[in-house]
Amino acid sequence: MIGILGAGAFGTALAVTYAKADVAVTLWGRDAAAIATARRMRRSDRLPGVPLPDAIDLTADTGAIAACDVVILAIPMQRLSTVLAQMDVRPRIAVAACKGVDLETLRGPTAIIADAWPGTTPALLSGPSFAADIARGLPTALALGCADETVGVDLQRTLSTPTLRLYRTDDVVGVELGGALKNVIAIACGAAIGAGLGDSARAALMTRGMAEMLRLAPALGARPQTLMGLSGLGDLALTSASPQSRNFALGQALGSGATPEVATTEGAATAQAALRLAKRHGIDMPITQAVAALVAGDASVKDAIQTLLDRGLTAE
Ligand SMILES: NC(=O)C1=CN([C@@H]2O[C@H](COP(=O)(O)OP(=O)(O)OC[C@H]3O[C@@H](n4cnc5c(N)ncnc54)[C@H](O)[C@@H]3O)[C@@H](O)[C@H]2O)C=CC1
Ligand SMILES: O=C(CO)COP(=O)(O)O
Repeated sequence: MIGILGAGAFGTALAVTYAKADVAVTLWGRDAAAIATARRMRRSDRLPGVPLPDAIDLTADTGAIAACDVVILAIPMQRLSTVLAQMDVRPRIAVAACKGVDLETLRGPTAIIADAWPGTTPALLSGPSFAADIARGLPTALALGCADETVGVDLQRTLSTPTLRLYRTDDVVGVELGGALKNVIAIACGAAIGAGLGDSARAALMTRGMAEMLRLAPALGARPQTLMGLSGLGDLALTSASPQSRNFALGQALGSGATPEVATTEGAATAQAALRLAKRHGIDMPITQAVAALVAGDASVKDAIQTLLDRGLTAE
């Protein structure tokens, strides 16, 4: 049985896809009242317009999750360590679906899982996939990172469905950083579009942003080709060009001077975390630096763009 911790947009979407594929799934949310309503109405306000199949066991009881062999963690990255510390469950396998770098420890989700739940095998799911697309049964492909090959092969089979196709890799750090860093670049791309700088500027930010990802991630142990896969380039292509992305939408609001909506925007904290990692490793990440300053309110989009354009000319 698959357990999903976190009944937000992504956790709910995954629960829908597994239920439709006849896989037994338990979806846990911390808000007991919201879960009771969702159970009764077979609807979730986190995923409007998507009926919740009866086969999803909706619960606010952690005991139901304790019975699950595989638990997917679909909660915001900056909450992960707290949630793991609070949860009295120790599944055999925990699969993080969160995209980001923990601001306090500068570590990714699998290291946080390994620390909090030492007997559990950590894995990671990441790639281009809007929750709404997965829930509607549209075709999606994701990277599954797992350092243990035997567990990885088994998980790939368990977590793939007829519409959700998983590609396996043991490069966990690469999958983590691809998913985390693309959100930072998506904010930059959104800001460029919001400020009316045009699609050419956006394409330049995407490409030079990818160059930053390819400098930092290998310094932290990732394989460059992983960054060119679903969790890096694939997800960057999706989120840096779609207002459906909350990170892109945050950038767009900042760029146009609008008030950003309150939403899970992982790239904001990850920009700060990535910048600290870049400094530690002596790596130049000017776009990440601009995004960190922008979200912290330390620079306007105009200043950020000017700083990027004023840099000395360099080789590609
Ligand atoms: N929405 C999407 O299309 C996708 C999201 N993701 C990733 O999945 C993760 C979760 O995102 P969403 O589900 O979209 O966000 P969301 O904002 O829709 O839901 C987050 C959920 O986490 C729960 N949560 C927050 N703090 C908690 C705590 N301390 N204890 C227990 N539960 C807590 C909230 O109650 C909420 O149900 C993020 O890292 C995101 O990057 C990955 C792929 C696609
Ligand atoms: O990661 C995502 C799609 O792959 C979702 O993007 P946002 O978190 O920016 O909405």
